[in-house]
Amino acid sequence: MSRIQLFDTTLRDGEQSPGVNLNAVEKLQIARQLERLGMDILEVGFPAASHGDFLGVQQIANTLKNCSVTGLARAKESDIRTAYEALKGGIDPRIHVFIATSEIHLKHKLRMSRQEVLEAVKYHVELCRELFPKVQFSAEDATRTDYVFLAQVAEIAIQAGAEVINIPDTVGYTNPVEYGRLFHYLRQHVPSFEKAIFSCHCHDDLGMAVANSLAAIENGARQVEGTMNGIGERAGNAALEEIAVALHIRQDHYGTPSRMKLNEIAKTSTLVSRLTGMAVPRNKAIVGANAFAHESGIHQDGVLKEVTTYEIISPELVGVTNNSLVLGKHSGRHAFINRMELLGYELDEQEIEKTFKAFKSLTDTKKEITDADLHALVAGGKASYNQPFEIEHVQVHFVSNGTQSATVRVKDKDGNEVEDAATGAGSIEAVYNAIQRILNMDCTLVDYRIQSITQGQDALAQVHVELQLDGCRVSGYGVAQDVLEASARAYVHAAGKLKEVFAETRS
Ligand SMILES: CC(=O)SCCNC(=O)CCNC(=O)[C@H](O)C(C)(C)COP(=O)(O)OP(=O)(O)OC[C@H]1O[C@@H](n2cnc3c(N)ncnc32)[C@H](O)[C@@H]1OP(=O)(O)O
Ligand SMILES: CC(C)C(=O)C(=O)O
Ligand SMILES: [Mg+2]
Repeated sequence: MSRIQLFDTTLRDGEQSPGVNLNAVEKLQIARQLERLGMDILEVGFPAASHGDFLGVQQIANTLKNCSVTGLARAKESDIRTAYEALKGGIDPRIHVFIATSEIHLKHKLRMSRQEVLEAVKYHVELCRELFPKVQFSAEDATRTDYVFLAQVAEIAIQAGAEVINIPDTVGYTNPVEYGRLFHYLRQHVPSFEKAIFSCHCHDDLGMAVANSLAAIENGARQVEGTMNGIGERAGNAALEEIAVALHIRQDHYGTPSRMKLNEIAKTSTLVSRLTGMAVPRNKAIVGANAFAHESGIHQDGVLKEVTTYEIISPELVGVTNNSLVLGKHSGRHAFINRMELLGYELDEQEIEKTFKAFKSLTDTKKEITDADLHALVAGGKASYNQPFEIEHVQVHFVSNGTQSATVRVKDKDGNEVEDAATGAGSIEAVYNAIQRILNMDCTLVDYRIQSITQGQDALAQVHVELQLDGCRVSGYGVAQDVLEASARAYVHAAGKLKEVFAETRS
């Protein structure tokens, strides 16, 4: 049986999650890891959406060498030409062009007749084919589309040169039996079905995205689309790591392997969660903190006697290591580098130095450093490389039921330090007011999220903020053992990005 193609849209549909806003450096960092994970195709943005998205897509397309990079475009000439400019430098450029096909979308959104949609599909897919060696066409809202019309659209798109036909469940409306039947129907009613790869793309509004995707695979889909950790518009997309592990564990049933390097999953999941600020629920399949934890006595007894009694997936399979070498205060560089290598990181000298320093300072206050802490240090460290500003010092004076005050010292890239103090209704507000005074920026805090990385009193805190200034919205990320310090780091990270955006606009 042929291998299923993995189409990852973490950096396009995933980035459409409310509150997620990645800059070009973060997108490239995630894209590189997704490539390492073994994705076949990465959809990394919508080049016509903004200049920033265009540059992000272009940079990734020009950098990655082991997977195909694609970008989304409407059935609109200018979107397609813009996507071409962004993607043309890639090793295997492809375009993903779409138009809605359901009556609801035709009548209320596009205000087009079926005939007009058919003509638009033919015209735009042919245009795409002139520019790109590979064309993917999507019939948006396919699962609420009349089957006969959908088959007609798919046939026209294939005749016009599309190699991949995607049948998205855009609003997460379908169920496994129905979605499976839809693929079965298309197989019988699209004359050129075998000439194309049919793809599934599911959303999780009714909690069935992964089940629906697997049903499509059982009924002829040869490409599956989704995101890491299932992030995405509204309730999210199908979680690709869940699908890949299901295909592996239940090979007996599906018989369709994927190229995903399963032992890279934990690291990828952590990176995506840290940089997007989308926390992974503890009970989430495969990548949740509790996915391999056994709490009850009967289960623990069973696992101690024979692990397969209650464990169908071994943690090692998905890159959750179970190391006997404990890292702590007395560990040296060798043990640290060894663990980093075991976790699959390829860090350069500068990264090792910086992460090792952060690790050592963490050991002053935290007894045992877990793999989750190390993932966070690397993600946090990478977020801070080449950052225009860094927090040097934070001091807070707390008064119960009173005004709080904070003194903060910030260092810029050239080593210049500036210190200032401010007050606020709460400690974090006081810290943020002090940073605003130092950077002379009057930005608005539009989102603040805090999460503990591991359990226990000495767990690392990770803070994710979003700042807005003159219509520009950016996110920032900070990790520290202390909540106030993590909050300050996240704020200067975001504020630094804003400074860069405005410096670029002025130049
Ligand atoms: C299911 C999905 O995930 S689809 C992808 C969703 N992602 C995004 O929308 C993120 C990027 N989007 C954007 O930045 C903006 O929406 C842009 C740049 C694409 C367009 O912005 P604007 O020109 O201001 O249009 P706006 O977003 O308000 O409306 C969309 C327009 O595109 C039309 N449209 C929507 N889908 C398509 C399509 N596939 N093909 C052709 N036209 C389309 C709509 O009918 C509407 O047209 P109208 O202005 O004639 O009424
Ligand atoms: C653009 C398409 C493929 C999409 O994301 C959807 O329909 O959900
Ligand atoms: Mg989608």
